[in-house]
Amino acid sequence: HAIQRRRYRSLKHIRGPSVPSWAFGHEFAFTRQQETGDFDFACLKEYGSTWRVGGPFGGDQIMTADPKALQHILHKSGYNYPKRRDTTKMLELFSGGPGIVSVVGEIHQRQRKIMNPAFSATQLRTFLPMFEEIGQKLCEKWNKEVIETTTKIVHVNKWLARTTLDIIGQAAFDYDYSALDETDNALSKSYNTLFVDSAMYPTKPKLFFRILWNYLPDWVLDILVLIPTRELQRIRRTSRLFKEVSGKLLQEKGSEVQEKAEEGHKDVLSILVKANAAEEPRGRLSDEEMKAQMQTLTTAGHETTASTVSWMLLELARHPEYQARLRAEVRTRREVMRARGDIRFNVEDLDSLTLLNNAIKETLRYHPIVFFLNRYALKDDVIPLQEPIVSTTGEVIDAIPVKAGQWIKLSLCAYNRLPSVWGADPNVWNPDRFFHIDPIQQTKVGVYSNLATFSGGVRSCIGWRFSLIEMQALASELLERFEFKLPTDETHDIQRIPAGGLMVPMVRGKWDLGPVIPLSVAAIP
Ligand code: HEM
Repeated sequence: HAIQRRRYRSLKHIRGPSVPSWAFGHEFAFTRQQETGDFDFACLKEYGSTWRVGGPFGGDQIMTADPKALQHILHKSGYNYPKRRDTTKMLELFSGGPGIVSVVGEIHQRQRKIMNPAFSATQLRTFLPMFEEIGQKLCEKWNKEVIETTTKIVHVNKWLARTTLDIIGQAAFDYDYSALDETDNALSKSYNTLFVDSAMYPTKPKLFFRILWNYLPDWVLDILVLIPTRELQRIRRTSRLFKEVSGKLLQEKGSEVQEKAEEGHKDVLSILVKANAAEEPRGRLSDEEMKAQMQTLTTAGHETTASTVSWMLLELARHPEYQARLRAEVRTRREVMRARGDIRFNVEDLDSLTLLNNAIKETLRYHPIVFFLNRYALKDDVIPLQEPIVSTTGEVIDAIPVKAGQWIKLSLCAYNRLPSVWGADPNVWNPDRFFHIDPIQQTKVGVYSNLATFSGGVRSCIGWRFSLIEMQALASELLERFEFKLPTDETHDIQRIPAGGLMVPMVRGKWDLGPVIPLSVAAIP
């Protein structure tokens, strides 16, 4: 490796698509993908699982989907491959302050340590009855308000986002956002179009403004983000709305939460409030940090899950035979549960639903909501490759030396389509593949079923287990009570639109509808 490091000062020997612009490199082209992953999948096919793309101002970036490279960057290197500066700043704006998703290094380590207990398997178990209850409420709403009165076409993602907003409110703060009860819920509506309004297909000047953030000192950046561009104002509006709601919440819950915190409750709000009052600096959260965590969890923790369940319902509408098998599986288990004398599924019941869990895994694999991550190397390093690539001069490369500051794009969506990991048909949605895959045999990349979807390592999704139980509870409930079909008109054609780092569903040619997945929904008698 030492020899290679000396030999390869630049990355020019790594193959990749020709660079369209000196100023932008591939940054602009990347945001312009018709569908998320188009860019990545084409490169994967052409160059193998690691390739070179252009960075701003004539720089080079590495883009990789290689299992060993991802493992090295996400797991083995700790904090040595941080998020890019424009990413952390943007995340800070979305969190309304220094929340866990945006802070770096030791501050992150402290915040994560404080919040971890709220996401333990034991703690999450206690939420299941509430997940099921809110899921049932959604079913009642569909039965009454949608199915009986209007057309049978339901924008499932919007309903699910209101459901998951109520769930995160209850689970994290014991608070009712009332999103399911109010069709017009302001917070839910604001979140629904937030990413599209602020990040979808940016113009060149807007993207340039964002890229500049990486090169400016902190104090300049802090002033720059006060410029009232339409995007930044849009983000601030949601932030303000959230602060109104959370202010009300803290006021209403005040003394009750203090008591629960002192009694050692492990729900998120008790944990946050307790840390806020802590004497010891290593276990303390400032007021600003505490509020930012509330907004972070609400932002990171509802639309992601709602979207994933919606994509799954879409795939099940595309695959009616699988939907029928899955429904039968849930019903059989329901009988076992009733025979036991229970009225609700427990965590073991949900884990035993193999077809359902395979469908969830396959949807996470095929439609990762966070489809890539922008990182950079903090130090000189050598990134190992599991799948060697061939250089421009025909040499086989199995490690890439990088210098401090090197930009790297981690293609989560391309990793999720590697034939070497997922089998010969990675571009097909086929949950049955999980009958043949053994994650134990693979290079460890992701926290769940070795998928890259929740990322991995110190910055992996803190809410993955929460999300999984929530998806299991909601999907089992919905599939037992409703049948999902594709709409017969053109609204069945869903485009996977990139909006910043997130994938958003839109009907092709009907973007005015906003982010939607319309499905024909029929109640099963
Ligand atoms: C299907 C649903 C979800 C997906 C696909 C998802 C995906 C991700 C990914 C890829 C990251 C890493 C982001 C980065 O490196 O910039 C992340 C981080 C995070 N997620 Fe999730 N997430 C989901 C659900 C949730 C839920 C339900 C919660 C909360 C209850 C949550 C809370 C967080 C937080 C707080 C972080 C930041 C963690 C840290 O930096 O330490 N997520 N998520």
